[in-house]
Formats: sequence, structure tokens, C-alpha cells
Amino acid sequence: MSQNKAIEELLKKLAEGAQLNEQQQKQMKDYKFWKTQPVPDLNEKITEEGPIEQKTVADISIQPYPLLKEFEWADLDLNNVEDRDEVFKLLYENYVEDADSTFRFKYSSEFLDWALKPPGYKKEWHVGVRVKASGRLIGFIAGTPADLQVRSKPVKAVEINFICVHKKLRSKRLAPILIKEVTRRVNLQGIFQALYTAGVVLPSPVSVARYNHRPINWGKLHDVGFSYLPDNVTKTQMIAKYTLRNEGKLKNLRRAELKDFDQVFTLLTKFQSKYELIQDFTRDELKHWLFGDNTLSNDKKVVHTFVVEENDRITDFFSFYLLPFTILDNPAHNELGIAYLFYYASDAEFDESDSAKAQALLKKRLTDLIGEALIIAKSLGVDVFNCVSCQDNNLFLQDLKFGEGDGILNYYLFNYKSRIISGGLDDDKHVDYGNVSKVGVVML
Ligand SMILES: CCCCCCCCCCCCCC(=O)SCCNC(=O)CCNC(=O)[C@H](O)C(C)(C)COP(=O)(O)OP(=O)(O)OC[C@H]1O[C@@H](n2cnc3c(N)ncnc32)[C@H](O)[C@@H]1OP(=O)(O)O
Repeated sequence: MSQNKAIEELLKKLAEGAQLNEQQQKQMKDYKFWKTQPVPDLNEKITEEGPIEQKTVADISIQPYPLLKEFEWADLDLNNVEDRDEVFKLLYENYVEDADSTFRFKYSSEFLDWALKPPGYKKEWHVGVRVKASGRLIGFIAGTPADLQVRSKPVKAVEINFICVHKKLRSKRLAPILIKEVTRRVNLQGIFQALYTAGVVLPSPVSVARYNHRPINWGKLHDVGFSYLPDNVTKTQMIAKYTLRNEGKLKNLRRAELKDFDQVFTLLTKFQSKYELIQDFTRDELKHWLFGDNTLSNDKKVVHTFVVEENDRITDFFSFYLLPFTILDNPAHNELGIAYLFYYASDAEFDESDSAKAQALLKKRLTDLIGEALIIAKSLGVDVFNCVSCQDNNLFLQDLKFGEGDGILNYYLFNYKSRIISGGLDDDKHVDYGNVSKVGVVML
């Protein structure tokens, strides 16, 4: 039995909505909405890469999509406390929840600020649907600016995330309307491509990855019903297996400061050039994603970034973000600390021309680096550390005792055809520990 059954379930649901089995068996003709959209057919053999349909801003309606008369559109202003609280409440109560309603994602204002307000964000891309009579928010979808490079080709794009329809209004075709409306609003800004991820199978993934979990506080994960005790093992053995040192041992590792930014930007750009799907960050964007709100104290920060500096040179960096669960109805614990690996880069492989040797160097370095990330995460109260099988993660997963999860994450490009890009899985969709992915972008 898997170590983190309940985490699995939540992550799976986070990505998929509630319809995986039904959806998985669907054929193209059954996708009533998606078959009308500019996305590749399921199993389409892609020979030529690029946009599917060519449009200009002049082709786009300036009128919002019509809604049933009970509902109205709302641009949500996340700088406004009331709007932000409404988004928080909608996501908290409806986004993803386990079967017993025991755990809920704890989206703090700090998290929403970071996730939804990168440089160049537009409040009209924070699209809400309200009930006209009560003003209650019942639907949401968010677009954020994110230019991409797909196999080195620049693609002007947005990322779409946090689609959510109130539980009581599910299966009423509101999601397609939210998607069409955010598409229209993004198109009006001259952007016709998007990147999004989901656990649910839609036409058609450009890449497929899997979640991996590294228990940090196994005892607590077990106490709250997250981790199950495998047969023939004692609790003490499980706790011992996952126990980490309290102090790291990597020399010259420290929290990143703004003065490091230029070097971090250069290092990441070089490191990521090997991937086939990356976000093409502006300097301001990367500063936002890695440094977040630098005025926050360390215990309030959402994103945590660390560098290794030797003789004034940044040789490596890593980052992770925190998105805890609230635990309901548990006498002993009210929160579960969860970290997600974010961007990292290392110069370990740069000077080695033999690719096998370069990979061995990188494997060693990343194992050291992410091993430190686990120890730091522990000191920040994290109980489990998650990552997907993308970037070069497959190199360190086994050595650092990450367990393969049940949750699959599909990556999609809207209005863009691309041949499949490896998400680090083998043909059976299990982590391919001998090979690394070609996906460099990390989605929240
Ligand atoms: C250029 C700019 C382009 C911008 C747009 C780019 C595209 C962005 C696309 C969005 C990327 C979002 C990325 C994330 O945020 S992934 C996170 C998804 N959110 C959740 O899991 C939260 C909990 N679930 C819900 O709130 C609802 O179940 C949602 C809102 C997911 C569906 O609501 P509901 O359950 O009430 O269903 P319906 O009757 O209204 O609609 C049914 C139709 O919707 C298709 N469906 C179901 N789930 C998803 C899904 N996750 N992505 C895309 N499509 C999805 C489904 O196949 C069917 O179409 P078809 O099978 O008939 O064809």
C-alpha cells in the first residue's frame, strides 16, 4: 500500500477534478466542449509544430460570453481584501477536498498574492462568476502571463490555473464557459496560446508526469491518517527510515538575497536551455517567482530560495513553495505542512562534455542540494515534500526516499501543436529513474 494514500488522493483530485475514470475512457467525439477547441485530437500524430488556428485581436468579440440570467461576470481585484477573501473561500470550500472532508488546502493571502499576481498580471484575467441575486462567487478561473519556449521556439502565452466551480453547481457546463471567457479576455490582449495542467485526461497532453512524495514527519502523517503503516514494518522503523538530520552539511549554502538575482537568472537560463518546455521568464517575473514578497518574514514566506555561493560565484540554487493543508476535526493537529519543489539550477554539469559523466555529476549535486532542501523544509514545519517527475528530478528521487505517487499530471498547450515532450515517465507511466524529463516548467 502506498505511503501517502490520502495525499495521493488529494493530489490526484487536485489535478483531475472528480471525473477521472469516466474521463479516461472518453474518445474525442465525447469531449463535447474540447472537440470544439483548438487542441490536438487524442492520439493525433503531430508532424508539424506550431499554432493550430491563426487569429488576430480584430476577430475577437468585445462582448463577454452570455451567462444564464441568474449569474453575472466579475473581475476579481485581488488587491481588494473582500475579493481576495471570496476567492479564498471559494477555493477553500470547493477546490479540492478528500472524501471525509478532513483536509483542505490552506490558501493564505500571501499565497494568492504570489500565485496570481506576477508582474504584468491583469485583474480581468481573474475571472469570477457570481450569483446575481446574492453576489456570491460560484466560479473562478485565473490566467497569468507566462511566455514559453517550446523546443526553443518562443511562444507568447498565459498559464491557466485554479478553475473552480462551486460544488453545488457541478456538471452544469459552467467550466467550458469560464474557459471560453478567459480565452476571449486573453485573446483581446493579442495572446492566443496557453499552458495548463490537469490530472484529468483531455485532448491532448503534450507531456505526462507523476507526483512523488517524501515523508518528512512520518509520525504525524500517520497520526492524521495520511500515511499507512505497511505490513511487516513497525512505526518506529518507518519513523527511523524518514528521519532527517536537523542541520545540513552543504558548505556555502544560504538563503538567497536580492543581490544574488543576476547570477541566479543567468544560471537558470543556462541550466534550462536543455529542456523542451520552459517558461521564458523576464527578469521581473523570475524575481517575483523566486523571491516572492521579500518584505515577509521567513515564517510567512510562501517561496523559499537558497543559493550555494563559492568565492562570490553562485554555483547552484533551489527553491520550494509552501501550501499547507488545514486539518479539520483532529484533536492533536490543525495543520499539515506541505512543500513543493520549485525551480533549481546547478553548474555541476556545465563543463563536462561526456553526457553520461555530466549526468552523474548533476545527480550527485542535485541529491546533495535537494537533500538540504528537505532539511530546511523540516525546520519550517513541513511534514511532506512533493515534486513531479519533471526537470531532472528523477536523478535524486530514489536516493532521497521519495515514493512514487498515484497522481498523474498532464500538461496541455492550448492552440499549439507539439510533439510529445518527456515528463520523466516510462511507457507504463511510472517514473523512469534512468532518464530525465524534458519539461522544465513548474506549474503551481
Ligand atoms: C489563449 C488563452 C487560452 C486560455 C484557456 C486555455 C484552456 C484552459 C483550460 C482549463 C485549465 C484548468 C487547469 C486547472 O485549473 S486544473 C484544476 C481543476 N480544478 C479542480 O479540480 C477543482 C474542483 N473541480 C471543479 O471545480 C470542477 O469539477 C471543474 C471546474 C474542474 C469542472 O467543472 P464541472 O465538473 O462542473 O464540469 P462542467 O459541466 O462545468 O464542464 C465539463 C467540461 O469541462 C471539462 N473539464 C473538466 N475538468 C477540467 C479541467 N480541470 N480542465 C479543463 N477542462 C475540464 C470536461 O472534460 C467537460 O468538457 P468535455 O469533456 O465535454 O469536452
